[in-house]
Amino acid sequence: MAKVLVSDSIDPVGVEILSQVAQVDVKTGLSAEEIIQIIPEYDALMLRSSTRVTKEIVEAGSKLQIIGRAGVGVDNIDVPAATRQGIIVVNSPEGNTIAAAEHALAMMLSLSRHIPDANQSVKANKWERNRFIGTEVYKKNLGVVGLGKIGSHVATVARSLGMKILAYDPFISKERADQLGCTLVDLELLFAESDFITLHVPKTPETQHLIGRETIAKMKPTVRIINCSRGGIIDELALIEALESGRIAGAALDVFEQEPLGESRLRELSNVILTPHLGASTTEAQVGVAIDVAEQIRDVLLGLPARSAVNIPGLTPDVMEKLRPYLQLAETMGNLVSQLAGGRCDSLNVRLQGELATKDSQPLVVAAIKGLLSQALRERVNYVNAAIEAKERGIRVIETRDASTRDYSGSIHLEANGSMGTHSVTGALLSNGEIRITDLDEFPINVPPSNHMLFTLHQDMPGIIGKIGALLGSFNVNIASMQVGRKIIRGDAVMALSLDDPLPEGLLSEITKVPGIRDAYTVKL
Ligand SMILES: NC(=O)C1=CN([C@@H]2O[C@H](COP(=O)(O)OP(=O)(O)OC[C@H]3O[C@@H](n4cnc5c(N)ncnc54)[C@H](O)[C@@H]3O)[C@@H](O)[C@H]2O)C=CC1
Ligand SMILES: O=C(O)C(=O)COP(=O)(O)O
Repeated sequence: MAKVLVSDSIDPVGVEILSQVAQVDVKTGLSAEEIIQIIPEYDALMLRSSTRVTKEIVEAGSKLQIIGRAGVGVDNIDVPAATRQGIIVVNSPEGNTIAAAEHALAMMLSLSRHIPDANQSVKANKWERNRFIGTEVYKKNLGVVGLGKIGSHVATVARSLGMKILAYDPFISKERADQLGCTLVDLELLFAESDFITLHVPKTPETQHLIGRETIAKMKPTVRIINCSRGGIIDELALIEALESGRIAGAALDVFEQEPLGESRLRELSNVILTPHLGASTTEAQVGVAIDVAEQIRDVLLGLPARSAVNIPGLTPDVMEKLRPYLQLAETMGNLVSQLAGGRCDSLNVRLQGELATKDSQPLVVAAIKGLLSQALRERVNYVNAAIEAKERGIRVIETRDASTRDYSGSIHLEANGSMGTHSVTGALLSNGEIRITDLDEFPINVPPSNHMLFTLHQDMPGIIGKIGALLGSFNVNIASMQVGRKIIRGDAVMALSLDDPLPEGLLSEITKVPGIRDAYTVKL
């Protein structure tokens, strides 16, 4: 039975789902060293933001198939390391959107009305009505940095509070912003005009210290900044200085450069509200993300695709349904052409034809690469790491798409260049889903791939097929099917044989000695 390690606290419904297919161990609060010690026995790892999945953990996870992040941000996971290891990383892109957006809005209103301090004051038996004069948000400018899922919901609710929304997101269209009732602006304007600024971007090299000394200098002195996205997007030291000097009016932070927050002057500031990374901490969100991610882990352990993988292309179920039979075809052909070309290839041309000539069919290219590398890497290559492995091995992959068709509604053409020259194959599916190789080195054939195959390039002349048949027979090799393809009578021809048995040692060189045989190749699929 598969084993899943759950290293952060998740809703029990997640454990229930995982238990359908695996032994589930919930062990929270482990150190990196402790995880490295136990991870080799696990097939899957499920976590939230407290566990840091380092390169060392990924590399120690020799059995890991999938890492599931019960939330949005995967910045605590070394995704490139996981990709290289062929480990799928999944998250729950929408499970906690509302929770995080509502937390940001709660922070904004708490800041503007001093709710936390006022609450403490009353609990301390005081009645300080003059100390807590607030500001209204009505008719104020809210700068939303990152108009994705959370930023959009914040903007929508804030508009209903009567706020004007200035949004900055270089990847969002004006139409989308208009739809949300937001004005798309550049960062300069957002900083200069906003009364409140709320951050909803992922942590990337571009967003690191997006708010720092220089940018704070451009803001109004009355501005209040809310960060419920990621620590590090604000330069904490610069923020502390601005708050201490009164350069800005206030800040509300849910996320920090170091979590848990250690020694920090932030704790001493009266114009700051701090929460311990609570954005996703609602009952609803925790049930949502636990179900979303546990189901994906369960599916992957059952050999099914994941719906929200961050390191392999996401496919809608109907596209997947259409591509599924072709994935096997592309992979088999990649394996075949790599053996014909001599294993070590330096380029692979993939031409997707007919109904496959769409951008949705990108996974077929990955499948062809996977097949191409399978001789060298065996089970170490998969859909996650195939493209990266090819790049690292210096294999140039060229994709083309050609919507025209001849005999089949969709077909795949691969051409590989390796130590044995350039070879090509074309393949298609019959209406019953069976795979056919329809073309070899531009010679028309029609053979189903089989475990053991023999291909020859020979002169089209009487008797040659009989000689090969007799030779195979004398070595007790049974022929399952045989096809000859030629372009002109008595010119060059190819022979493709599916064999029931592997070719015994020495037989290939005997075959190449038959008069008229120019070349012969064996292939094991
Ligand atoms: N505090 C908490 O507990 C939670 C925090 N989060 C964090 O909130 C953030 C936003 O999450 P979602 O809205 O779900 O993500 P999303 O992917 O839907 O939205 C992010 C938006 O940021 C934009 N963006 C990317 N780079 C940018 C840049 N350099 N400048 C401006 N915009 C940029 C993208 O175009 C996208 O529209 C993430 O960092 C996530 O990790 C999410 C859930 C809970
Ligand atoms: O989903 C996210 O990105 C979050 O930051 C939520 O973090 P958490 O799962 O509450 O540790």
